[in-house]
Amino acid sequence: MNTRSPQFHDIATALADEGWCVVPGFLSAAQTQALADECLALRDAQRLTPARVGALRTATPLRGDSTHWFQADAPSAPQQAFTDRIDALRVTLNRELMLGLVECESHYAVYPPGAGYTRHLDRLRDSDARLVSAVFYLNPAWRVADGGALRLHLADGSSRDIFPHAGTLLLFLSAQFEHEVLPATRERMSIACWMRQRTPGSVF
Ligand SMILES: O=C(O)CCC(=O)C(=O)O
Ligand SMILES: [Fe+2]
Repeated sequence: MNTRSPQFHDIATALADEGWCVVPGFLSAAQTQALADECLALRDAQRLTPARVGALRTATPLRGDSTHWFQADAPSAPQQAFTDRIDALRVTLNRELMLGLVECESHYAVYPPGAGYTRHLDRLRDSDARLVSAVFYLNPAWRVADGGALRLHLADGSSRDIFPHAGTLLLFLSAQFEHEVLPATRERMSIACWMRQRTPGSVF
């Protein structure tokens, strides 16, 4: 893996300048399709769990997705391809932006039609370990009319809508951007990933 690719340099620059960026074609079409196939197979095998929010881990109307965490010690081949590339990006961000990102955690997420995720920040209440949020989209032939944008709220009060096209990666600084998932007319699949920094008391 060449971590000095110009694409990764451009991503680091955009993150430093704007705090967020969109990367089309982060993986090949075949790699993206393999992840989508695996996500659907997990859904069909009922291995997705309704997402929970907060310390009490209660089911919530705030978000309507179901998730499946990647197992770092036993990745499937499609997961390994994603993990290798996101890790290479993490190493580039550490080198170019002096970030102490020590690991990534990722889960598949499936939003049924009509489901969304209300406006939120990705920082967990009890931890500031999550520094960079990355969302990778798995939906072929997505149309704007399908809805389902991630709405990113910027500091000036404006917002940007990013549609969940297969192969697109969205990156943003976890502590700085509130965002929401708007409901879609179709099932919507993604991988949500967080690059984590070492925090006091963490095991890293
Ligand atoms: O799927 C997306 O576009 C974003 C999901 C999200 O915001 C999250 O899981 O925290
Ligand atoms: Fe989020």
